[in-house]
Amino acid sequence: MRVGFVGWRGMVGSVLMERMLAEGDFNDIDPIFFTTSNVGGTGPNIGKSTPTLKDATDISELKNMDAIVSCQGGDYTKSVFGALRNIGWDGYWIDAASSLRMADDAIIVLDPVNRAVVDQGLSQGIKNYVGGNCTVSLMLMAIGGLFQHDLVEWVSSMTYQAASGAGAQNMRELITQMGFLRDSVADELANPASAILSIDQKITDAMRSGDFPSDQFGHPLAGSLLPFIDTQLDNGQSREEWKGQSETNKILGTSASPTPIDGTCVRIGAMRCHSQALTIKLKKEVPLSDIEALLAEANPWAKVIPNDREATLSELTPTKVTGTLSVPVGRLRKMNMGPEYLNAFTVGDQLLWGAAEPLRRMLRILVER
Ligand SMILES: NC(=O)C1=CN([C@@H]2O[C@H](COP(=O)(O)OP(=O)(O)OC[C@H]3O[C@@H](n4cnc5c(N)ncnc54)[C@H](OP(=O)(O)O)[C@@H]3O)[C@@H](O)[C@H]2O)C=CC1
Ligand SMILES: N[C@@H](CC(=O)OP(=O)(O)O)C(=O)O
Repeated sequence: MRVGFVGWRGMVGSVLMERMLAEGDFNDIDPIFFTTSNVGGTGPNIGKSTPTLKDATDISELKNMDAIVSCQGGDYTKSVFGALRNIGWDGYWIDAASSLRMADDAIIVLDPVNRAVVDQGLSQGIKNYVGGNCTVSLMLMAIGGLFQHDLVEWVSSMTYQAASGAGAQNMRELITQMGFLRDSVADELANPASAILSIDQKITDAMRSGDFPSDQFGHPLAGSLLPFIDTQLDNGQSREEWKGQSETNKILGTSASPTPIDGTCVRIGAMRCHSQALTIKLKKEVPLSDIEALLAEANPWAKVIPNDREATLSELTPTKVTGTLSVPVGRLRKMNMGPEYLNAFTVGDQLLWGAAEPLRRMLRILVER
């Protein structure tokens, strides 16, 4: 199988390469690497020789692929995908970008949750497979067991999203902002007798000053938070919030009678793990021990964390989860509103299950067919 990779050196693409190497995926395919900036250059080190980099905009090269995996972004997809299909290219298109997600001829892939939907798409001859929004995929990896058992009436998801979701430059800017803040009170921090309120005032002045490094986010994130992610829609939601219901139901194959999902999406100063506080209205009363069991059984990566202070603070944080495929879900308890209202909190690496891993697994599914 000739597989073309576009966007392999970006942040999502690099995580995909790491995971494919770790799983030995390159052994079973004939990989061809493309570029938008370095035609004729050398591809990534994958332990076997590959041709020099090909032009990612050259349709005559792309059309020779049996499958193309793109982590290059939505603009690239928009510029190339239609042109390729228009000349009759019939290969599989696997994409990290959101542009094709809601198209009728595209499946959103998250096989531990929707393998049946993926298999149905394959048997119907669908050729376009797109990774879901990171927040949506991570929420479904965590509480897929509740949907699987048809227990969910609605979900409200309040998110705490990492800088990585906004891109590599934003991650760098977050750290630069943190450093700027620290440097602005270095003398006071060195002096244990300095007054905390004067430190606080200096920090506030630094965040509000025109010098504060905020070209990427447009606003201070370090020491603050940003309660709007992506563009504004007419109904008052952000596009990120809109994706919660629309993508979840498409992934589950329930778009015809969708489960309501809504909440507020917030950017916080974490590096690459998204967290979510979930309020879940169950269709019926279910004992907490049963809920814990079906969440843990739903897939090998969902990990139930006991609702205990120490366990929560050591296991259910971005610091613990970052760089791993584990999707812990904890703070599980019935809420004051009634026994059908379930509280939950989950954390997941948004570059792994949130972006690269569903694509890697989709390619595997194709290879193993
Ligand atoms: N970031 C995220 O959390 C998520 C992103 N996505 C999707 O994936 C797309 C890609 O995202 P992301 O990986 O963050 O984007 P990046 O900006 O990291 O990479 C995109 C491309 O930029 C080019 N590039 C230019 N300069 C550099 C550099 N210094 N280092 C690496 N690459 C560089 C590369 O193309 P070339 O080699 O051709 O020059 C690369 O493939 C997004 O647009 C989005 O559609 C999906 C889910 C989550
Ligand atoms: N919007 C997400 C990241 C992302 O790339 O989402 P999508 O794949 O739906 O465009 C975030 O900021 O955290």
